[in-house]
Amino acid sequence: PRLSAARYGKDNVRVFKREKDGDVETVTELTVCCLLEGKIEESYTVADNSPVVATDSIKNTIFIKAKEYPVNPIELFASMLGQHFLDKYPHITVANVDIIKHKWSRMVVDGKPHPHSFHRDGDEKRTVEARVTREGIDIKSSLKNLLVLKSTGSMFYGYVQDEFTTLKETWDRILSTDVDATWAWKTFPNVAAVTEQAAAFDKAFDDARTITFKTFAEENSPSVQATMYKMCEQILDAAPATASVSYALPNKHYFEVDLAWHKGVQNTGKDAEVYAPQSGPNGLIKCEVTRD
Ligand SMILES: O=c1[nH]c(=O)c2nn[nH]c2[nH]1
Repeated sequence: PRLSAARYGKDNVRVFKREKDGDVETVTELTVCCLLEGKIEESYTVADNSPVVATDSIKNTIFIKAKEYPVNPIELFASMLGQHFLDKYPHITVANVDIIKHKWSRMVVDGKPHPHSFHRDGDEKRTVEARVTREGIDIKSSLKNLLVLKSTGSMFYGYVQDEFTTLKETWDRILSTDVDATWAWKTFPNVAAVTEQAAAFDKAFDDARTITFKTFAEENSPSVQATMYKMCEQILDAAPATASVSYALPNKHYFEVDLAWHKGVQNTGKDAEVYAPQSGPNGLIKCEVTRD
């Protein structure tokens, strides 16, 4: 047998950075995973640890670089952090840096943004996966865990009808999903190129979130498939430095409940008001749209 793939490092490194601009403070909370690749096979195959940068040292480095470097946008921090390992250790050829940014929104007190108080208004995450190599930097940015629901404006009809089909066609259903949207950037030649694009990362995240909300809300959706494709097209247009956009949307079903058994109560179709939210099974619809 031979070692066909290897990467190692530290996962779940929780880092918090507090930055002061006069009286106004900003906070950033991250969870970082940093995995290294390179000439490390001897540490696996012949128990030679000489090529191993200890995962504890990787963790230490993450804290030092969070102090030295800007932590926002996370795409730039991930790139600079990854590049450090390539610059410092000639035998390391790839740094995979994945970062989750947790949401701290500035509190509004008496109608005014508070200088140093924040609240966690939702589970949605902004994430980045950066693969820093000696040939270039590939970055994927994501918006994840954004739970949305619309109480109408969603349809599903015209699908295969055969001996396996029981689903009733509908022109008016509840649609709920947990948005997982990812946009892959065109390869950056180096950190300097990422730095040049720094403003594009926040803009892309804000645009992706706005496009997702607006399309989800306004389109009378013929299916999850059709709606997510429209989102992808618009994000590609909004972020020219991206190469592709992907969505993965669970269809979190809310089933109508037939209550006619009780005194003929009408609660289906146009009379539906009480629904049964389903934990599972759920649809899962995925797509990738690439700039041609
Ligand atoms: O939007 C939908 N897409 C599908 O493919 C599907 N299948 N069942 N319900 C569905 N809803």
